[in-house]
Amino acid sequence: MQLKDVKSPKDIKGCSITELNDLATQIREKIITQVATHGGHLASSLGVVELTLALHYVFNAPEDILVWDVGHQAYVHKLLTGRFDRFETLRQQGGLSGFPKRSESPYDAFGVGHASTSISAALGFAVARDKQHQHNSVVAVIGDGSMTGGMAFEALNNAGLSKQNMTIILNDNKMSIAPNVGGFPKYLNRIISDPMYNKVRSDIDRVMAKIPGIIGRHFRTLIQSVEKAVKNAIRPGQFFEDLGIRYFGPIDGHDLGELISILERVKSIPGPCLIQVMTEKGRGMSFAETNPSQWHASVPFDPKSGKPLSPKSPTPSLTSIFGKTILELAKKNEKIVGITGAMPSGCGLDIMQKELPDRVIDVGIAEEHAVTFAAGLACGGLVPVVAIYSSFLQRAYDQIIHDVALQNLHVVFVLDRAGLVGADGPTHHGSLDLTYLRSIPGLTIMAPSDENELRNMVTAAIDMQGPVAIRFPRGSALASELKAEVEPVEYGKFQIKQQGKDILLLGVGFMLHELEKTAKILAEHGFNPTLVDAKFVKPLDKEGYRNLFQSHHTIVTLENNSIVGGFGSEIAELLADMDFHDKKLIRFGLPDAFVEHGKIPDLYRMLGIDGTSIANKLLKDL
Ligand SMILES: Cc1ncc(C[n+]2csc(CCOP(=O)(O)OP(=O)(O)O)c2C)c(N)n1
Ligand SMILES: CC(=O)[C@@H](O)[C@H](O)COP(=O)(O)O
Ligand SMILES: [Mg+2]
Repeated sequence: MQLKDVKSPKDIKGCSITELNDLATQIREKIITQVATHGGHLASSLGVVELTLALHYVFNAPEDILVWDVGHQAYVHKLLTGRFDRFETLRQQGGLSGFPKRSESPYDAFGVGHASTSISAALGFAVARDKQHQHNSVVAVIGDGSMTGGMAFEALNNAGLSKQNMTIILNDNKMSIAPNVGGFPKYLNRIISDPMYNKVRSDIDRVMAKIPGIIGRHFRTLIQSVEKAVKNAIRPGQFFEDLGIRYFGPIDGHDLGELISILERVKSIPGPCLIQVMTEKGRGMSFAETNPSQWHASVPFDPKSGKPLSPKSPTPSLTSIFGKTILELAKKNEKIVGITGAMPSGCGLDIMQKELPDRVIDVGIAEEHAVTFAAGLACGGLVPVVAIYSSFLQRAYDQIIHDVALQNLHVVFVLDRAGLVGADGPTHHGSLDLTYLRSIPGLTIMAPSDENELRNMVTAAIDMQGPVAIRFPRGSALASELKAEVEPVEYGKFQIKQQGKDILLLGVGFMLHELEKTAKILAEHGFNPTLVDAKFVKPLDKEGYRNLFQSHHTIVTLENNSIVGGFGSEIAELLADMDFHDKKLIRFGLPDAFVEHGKIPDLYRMLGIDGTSIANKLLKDL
């Protein structure tokens, strides 16, 4: 069977194991070619090819519900559910999403992008099914990394008690993006590698085989119950069993025969069941098998050599500027501790981790815990620096408020990927952090407009008091070299970049550079704009802003954050509070809508927030 002829999962139902294995090869080739051409997540999908085939072979989606955790491993699922023809549009503007998405396909039962949600959502599906007397199956597929998230445990706790029929596939490849961390992954590993377990079980089988057939019925029943009790006592997955979830496994996740047979068996077992499926991240591509972390996601590459197709950016990433800065600071101040939620390289703390391994703590995919843990560290006298992507920090909102800000603890939050992130799309755009942080009393919020400011702000934040957040976008530095010296940051102060008198252009963070273009175009049309780098979103230098408002008739704000409740709103509040009712305020930012995936400059143009579009709008309006 040809992969291109698979229009729906029904088309694979009659396949033999040999044909399914042949499809597995075609799927791997298709995914590798796609990611080599356009970039995307790679190693996780390569690891679940057989598992996904087996799931679609045994279950009848979309009536049966498949819920993927994170969804970065769902490329195989997309290929088998009628999206082969559009697969080449993956992660490009207007094309398929890189994650399951309800609006994209009826086979995408639940939208994802963030980790550890699948068991909760699947349990919801199961309860809704039972309340409506339906009989479909519900399956959650969760990785070992995502199982380190608190929500997954909350859901297991609930599922074990509620006794709903559902299957949880624990896709265990011993990897998060980096190697998985913590006691629970160790426990899972013990299940599969404990020689004691395997030895005792085979010893029992050997002894049982030797018992002569002529012994009495009662004696045989007695021996059999002792055998059961002993086997149960050393049963793997006892943790799940104790919660009320039947455990099966470990299963070889690349053996289609074994996978299909266990799924068929478990499908008819009542109550919640969990199958631990062992897979290899990156399976079928040698580079990815050897280095699954590096190939978790990839830029376009040459499939033969594994080398990136386009040259590396000539300037360092902002992430690495943060990473190097915090390493230098940590060397001088032994109280500094870095905290990451399973993303040491994504957030730049890997740089510090290499030199000061004891000073960086990877807590797993556990952003809520990361923040409260940092609060504890701060109470204990350390200076925690919590580096988390803007969109992942959303789930730790109450922890920031209740555990950190309310107690005025000195925790430094470093929010990478603030603003639009590009191909990952709406689940990952950091479009709300100014909105959700700005209302928290006592929190300082800074946004650097270049890499030097980023270094200055991280340095200054260590010596500030109370909670501090620094947000910056996904991207590279403007220049290849940093300035020689770190410069002080004047607390709460903006910086005038260009003094004018009619139009006041207020830019937050790297968006300042779009306003630079706007200022140039406006000047060409006879205006005399003032350009300001806001630097601080909280607190604001109110008197400084009053002076600026007084000398300009039009005020323009630009931010890489939702227009709702962000910096522009803050300026509107200030104008109202100061009774500047005669000023024209025009706010630019992300719309009050979820922005789809695409290249960042294209998205800016589409949203009218690039420098030229802003200038054109202003020229029309003024
Ligand atoms: C809340 C949240 N934090 C962090 C991430 C970033 N992230 C995406 S995939 C991943 C690793 C997931 O590991 P696992 O579930 O084992 O899947 P695998 O990649 O091994 O297939 C991480 C940390 C995320 N998507 N959501
Ligand atoms: C699936 C996921 O959440 C991560 O892999 C994320 O896509 C990483 O994004 P960056 O490429 O911006 O690090
Ligand atoms: Mg994993």
